[in-house]
Order: sequence, then C-alpha cells, then structure tokens
Amino acid sequence: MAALVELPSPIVAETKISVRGITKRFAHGREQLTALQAIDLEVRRGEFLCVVGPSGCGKSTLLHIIAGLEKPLGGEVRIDDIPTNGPGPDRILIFQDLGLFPWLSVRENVEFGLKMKGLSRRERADRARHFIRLVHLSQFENSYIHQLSGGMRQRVSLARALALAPSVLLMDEPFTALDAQTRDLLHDELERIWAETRQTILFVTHNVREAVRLGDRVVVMTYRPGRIKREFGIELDRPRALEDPEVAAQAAEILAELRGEIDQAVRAEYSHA
Ligand SMILES: Nc1ncnc2c1ncn2[C@@H]1O[C@H](COP(=O)(O)OP(=O)(O)OP(=O)(O)O)[C@@H](O)[C@H]1O
Repeated sequence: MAALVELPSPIVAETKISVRGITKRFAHGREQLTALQAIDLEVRRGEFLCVVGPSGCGKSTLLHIIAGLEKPLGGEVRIDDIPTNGPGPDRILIFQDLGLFPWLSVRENVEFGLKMKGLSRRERADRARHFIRLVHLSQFENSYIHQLSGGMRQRVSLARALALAPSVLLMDEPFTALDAQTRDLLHDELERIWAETRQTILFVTHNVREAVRLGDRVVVMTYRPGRIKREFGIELDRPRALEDPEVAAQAAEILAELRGEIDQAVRAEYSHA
C-alpha cells in the first residue's frame, strides 16, 4: 500500500451525527407522500455507516436533510450535539453525478471550493496538490474533466470533497456507475483515506455487498415511509473484498431482511404503472 503523504492540516474528525425523529413529507399531486417517518439514527465518531434500502425509501432524502439541503417536517439533526440549521462546511455530500465543472482542470476543480473558503492562492495550490496525490491523479492535474474516465472523475470528486476537510462525508451511491475494477480500487482508496482521517462517513448504496465491504455497521431501511428496520454490526476484519465468502454470507443475511421491502417497492411500482 502506498505511503500516505502528510496532510497539510489535520482533519477534525471523529464527529458524531445524531438524527432524531426525522419526518419528511412531499406534495404528491393532491396528496402528501411520507418519505421518512420518525427516523432515529446515531452515526458514531469516526464510524463508517452504510445505509441500504429499496428504491424510493428515502435514502437520498435522509442524506439531504443531514447535509442541510432539505428541511424536515419534524425532528432534528445534531452534529456533535449541536443542532444544525442548513448546510455547513463540516458536512460534504458526494453524489453519483458529481457536479464537476467541465470547463475547469482537475486542479481548478479541487481548488474551487477552497477559493470560496477564502484560502490564499498558495494554500489552495498546496492543498489541491496534496489531495490530488492522495487519489493518485497527479499526472492528470492539468487535464479537463472530459479527458478522464468515470473512475478518475469520481476520484476528482473525492479529492475536491476531502480538500475541504469536512469532518463528515455523506456519500450517495458514489460508485454505482463504475466498472467493477474501478469500484474495487475506489473502495480500497476510500477505506485507506478514512483510516487516516477518521472522518465519519454515511454511505448510501443499493449494493448490499458493497455495504458489507465498507461498513462498520449496515442499516436497513423499510419501503415507504422510510424507517429504520434493522441494523447489522459488521465485525469482519479489514481490508475486506467483495468476493470474500464472509462478506457474501453477511450480505445474504442482510438481503434476506431487505427482500420483503424490495418486493413491496416493486408491487407499488406495478400498481401505479
Ligand atoms: N423534491 C421532491 N419532491 C417530491 N417528492 C420527492 C422529492 N424528493 C424525493 N421525493 C420522493 O420521496 C421518496 C424518497 O425519495 P429518495 O430519492 O429519497 O429515495 P431513495 O431511497 O434515495 O431512492 P433511490 O434508491 O431510487 O435513489 C420518493 O418517493 C420520491 O419520489
């Protein structure tokens, strides 16, 4: 494993997220759709927590609420016991469609948020270089986004988020669109960076094996309204691989719990077709 370069400034990690009684409704025609119902969830300091659930159960909505991008109807989110009120630099959301700027180079994309934060030109350059190295893209720092593969873009997105030194990373199916080798590589890199920074990670995925590969704990959500159905502590030694028999066995147990919820989601889709 490559030796880590020294961080330019320590990341303030080991942050606790407390979600209490979160309920969220959306207008759906003339009706109200309850997306989340009384969600209680604690993400421990420096924990890697994965959330799985059927499509439409409110996983993204939950991340958006924690990120401060959506307001809940009821309940609250606390970061280190302090109630949140909107977005903050302590929490960064990384999602599948990345939001990278195609007209900027890799380095400029990573520097962008740092400029917004008011860092000097020199500090921005040092910090961007550091995080671009961390995701192994130094040779591409002057390339434009369209010149990169999907996996490389995902790494730029990761470097951009990490450069802002959030204590909480909220990841919404970040690796879903990638080929298997690139995804495996990013699992390894994310785990390595997490071990180093001790950032608290909340990771949403459809892929139960991916959840077991990465998580300290996996939480299963119910189909609409989204509630926490069950949680599984993952005690397997790290690093793990998706193809490990122990990972497969644990994933099968979780999938059995999830199956009924997926069936409900599929039935609901067909009944509205
Ligand atoms: N802005 C919105 N306006 C209206 N309804 C919404 C809005 N955002 C989400 N919803 C609804 O809330 C429910 C939960 O959506 P959400 O995207 O959080 O689910 P999800 O579990 O992340 O789904 P997927 O796994 O398919 O991405 C869905 O029924 C969705 O249609």
